[in-house]
Amino acid sequence: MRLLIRGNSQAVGKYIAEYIIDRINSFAPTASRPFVLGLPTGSSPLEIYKNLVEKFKAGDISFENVITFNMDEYVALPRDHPESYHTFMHKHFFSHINIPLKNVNILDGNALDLEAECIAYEAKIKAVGGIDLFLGGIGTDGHIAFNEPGSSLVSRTRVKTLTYETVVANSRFFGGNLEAVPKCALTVGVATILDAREIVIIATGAAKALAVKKCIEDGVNHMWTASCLQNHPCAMFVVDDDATLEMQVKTVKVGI
Ligand SMILES: N[C@@H]1[C@@H](O)[C@H](O)[C@@H](COP(=O)(O)O)O[C@@H]1O
Repeated sequence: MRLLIRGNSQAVGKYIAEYIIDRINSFAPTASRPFVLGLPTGSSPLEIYKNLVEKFKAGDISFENVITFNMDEYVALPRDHPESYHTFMHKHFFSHINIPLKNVNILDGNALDLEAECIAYEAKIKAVGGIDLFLGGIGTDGHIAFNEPGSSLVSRTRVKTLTYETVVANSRFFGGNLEAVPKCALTVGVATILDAREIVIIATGAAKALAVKKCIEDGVNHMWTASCLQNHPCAMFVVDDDATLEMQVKTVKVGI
């Protein structure tokens, strides 16, 4: 697993956006051989989406032959709610680029049969040949997607109850009102993420420092689910200086 450290969140966003563009362009996707990209929501990827949109507008990248799968979605939040992940993705990314809507996949948290929805999502990922690059954020408790502490490391797409810590963290998007935050979500599993050919995780800010330390310096652990990346052949954390605050200086500092 690689660890890349940049000075601040803007530099992290720029680096990852350029990395994704490079990956897509060198893959040279076509309609019959699309590039499959896994995507997160949250505040961490905002800078990346901003950079990707700018690069699209500058003509540096096309998303015409890119298929996306989002990591997660709240259960029972109306699709057009301002805080649904459907709304987030269209507002910050999809409505500004040339991705065909048929290529966009986001779990339906209002499906009548949630379990069937999750099974179908896994099948759809498999049908397009798997995910080439899964981009993810990380929770303050080390969760990846909505794989909360204690999630099985072989988990697949499923319904997940959110922990109190996640509900509190996400209440900032709901006017600080804990009651308004959905308590359940649909999420890809840890194993779904590990199936991707490549994984890139963003972690910025001091609030993520403990999670970064636990997931990189400690062992693989179901209580810090992003630690699963240690078992992946092509995984990378891209973090800013603040996110390294809990790490061992003597191993983080690069030799002269
Ligand atoms: N399900 C999402 C995760 O995918 C995301 O990584 C995490 C961190 O979000 P942020 O980037 O806003 O800190 O929040 C939510 O729980």
